[in-house]
Amino acid sequence: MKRFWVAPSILSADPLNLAAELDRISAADAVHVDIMDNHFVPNLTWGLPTVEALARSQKLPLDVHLMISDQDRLAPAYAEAGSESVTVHFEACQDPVKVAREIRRLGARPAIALKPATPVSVLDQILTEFDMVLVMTVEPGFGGQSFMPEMLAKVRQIRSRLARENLDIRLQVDGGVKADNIALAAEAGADFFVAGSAVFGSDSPGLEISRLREAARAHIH
Ligand SMILES: O=C(CO)[C@H](O)[C@H](O)COP(=O)(O)O
Repeated sequence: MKRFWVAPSILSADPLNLAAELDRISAADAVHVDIMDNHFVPNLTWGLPTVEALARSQKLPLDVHLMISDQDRLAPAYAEAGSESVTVHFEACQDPVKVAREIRRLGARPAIALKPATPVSVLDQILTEFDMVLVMTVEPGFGGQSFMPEMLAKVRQIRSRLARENLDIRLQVDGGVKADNIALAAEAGADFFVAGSAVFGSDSPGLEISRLREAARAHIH
């Protein structure tokens, strides 16, 4: 059966109780960690020491999403810190292929993210260097925004190329993902879903994770 991954974004967790918040999402497939620098996006979160501490302290794979400037220089350290995957933004890399190879050499899976205004065509020559593509379904920077349905066309476009070329690359969506729109993203071809406010805003994050997975599967008849 086709597998869907659900990764709660700890951007929506209580920052003063991160350890307890992680205990509430043990049913997840990964933990999504948004690294923001108040420069590439207008918000500030964590850095390398937090990712190292997360890698040491809990078992779920770390899906690290870099929303920082100068990613060519800064991304490799996040691979070394124990991340399972490191997602770089196309818009913040001078040489995405070089940075992907460096992330892989250091033991993590390289992934590439596209902001809403960035066309899929930027991936033409570089897609096969990555293990995952992230289609942002909100403008990066903040949790709790509304899902942009117009991004589904990008998901479809990428999924059809992956199918045509038989590429084993995950397709992630991030931003405004909820139980009532996740099936649309899955139908368009996404198989990896980041959800922040939907999971941490719930009284039962574990149940919400199952609900999201079930809703994603619902498009398969
Ligand atoms: O990358 C992000 C914002 O830039 C977050 O991961 C994302 O917004 C998740 O939060 P929510 O599910 O509440 O939209």
